[in-house]
Amino acid sequence: MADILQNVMDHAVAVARKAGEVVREALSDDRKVMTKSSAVDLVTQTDQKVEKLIIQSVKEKFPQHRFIGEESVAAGEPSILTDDPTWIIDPIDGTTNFVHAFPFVAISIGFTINKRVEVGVVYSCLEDKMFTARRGGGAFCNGEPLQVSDQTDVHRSIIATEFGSNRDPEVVDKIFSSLRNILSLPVHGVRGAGTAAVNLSLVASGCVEAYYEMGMHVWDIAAGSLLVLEAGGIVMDVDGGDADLMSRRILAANNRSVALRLVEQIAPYRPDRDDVKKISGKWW
Ligand SMILES: O=P(O)(O)O[C@H]1[C@H](O)[C@@H](O)[C@H](O)[C@@H](O)[C@@H]1O
Ligand SMILES: [Mg+2]
Ligand SMILES: [Mg+2]
Repeated sequence: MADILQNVMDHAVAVARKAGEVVREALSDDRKVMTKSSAVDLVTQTDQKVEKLIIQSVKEKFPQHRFIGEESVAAGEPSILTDDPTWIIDPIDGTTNFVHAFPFVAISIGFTINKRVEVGVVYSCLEDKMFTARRGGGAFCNGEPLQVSDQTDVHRSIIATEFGSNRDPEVVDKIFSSLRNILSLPVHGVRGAGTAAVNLSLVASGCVEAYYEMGMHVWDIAAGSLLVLEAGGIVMDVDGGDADLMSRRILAANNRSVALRLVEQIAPYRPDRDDVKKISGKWW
């Protein structure tokens, strides 16, 4: 098992670096923008090209492994996590940033066995930061070990979150209600990098104390959640319950005391799960 995981890690890092080159080059081209679940859920040909590149390269090396890839799911592939070795891929996390050349864009690759993330790679390709984690083996950025912040007081914390791409009025109300509660605690600040994977790497690096979001997907958080755990942090549901990769809800924090103060402030809602088939033949 150990050797397999090292091979997986090495391959994930190599292919993420290659994907990052493609993304950086595409920044100077015209970016044709299409939409998916809403008018603000963006996708480009580069997202699709990079996902194909990653899956093709992994298939050659690990023909038995399964995939859950953001753009494959958008094209109708199922989004079901099984016990089999599975690569969970977000080819461009931060597509809106990419479209606007806002400088935080990541390639996120998580690898699960028995539904548990064993390897996580987040390549923040415009910063050239390669974040890596193996379960039980620590978290690293460009080879340097990561450690979450030791702050226990939420009032002295920075909290990261995102607005997502769901503009239903009830969802927007919940987002603002959580924000108002958290800002009024008060906290030192609220931030959002525009990519879940980078937000999680910021928690792992100790630059922000916590990140929470509802509505993102498994490919946004699979790799980054392992970075946080391996840097000494915790990952849970926004209501304080157990984390569930497919629930589309996450609260990742440096420690339990900060996390539980946030649980009290977050107005939760339940997006449709990633593994629930809503419309026959379509996995949304
Ligand atoms: O750029 P994406 O891969 O689509 O991921 C985004 C997601 O779409 C958005 O809803 C979240 O708020 C962001 O945190 C994701 O990273
Ligand atoms: Mg994403
Ligand atoms: Mg994406």
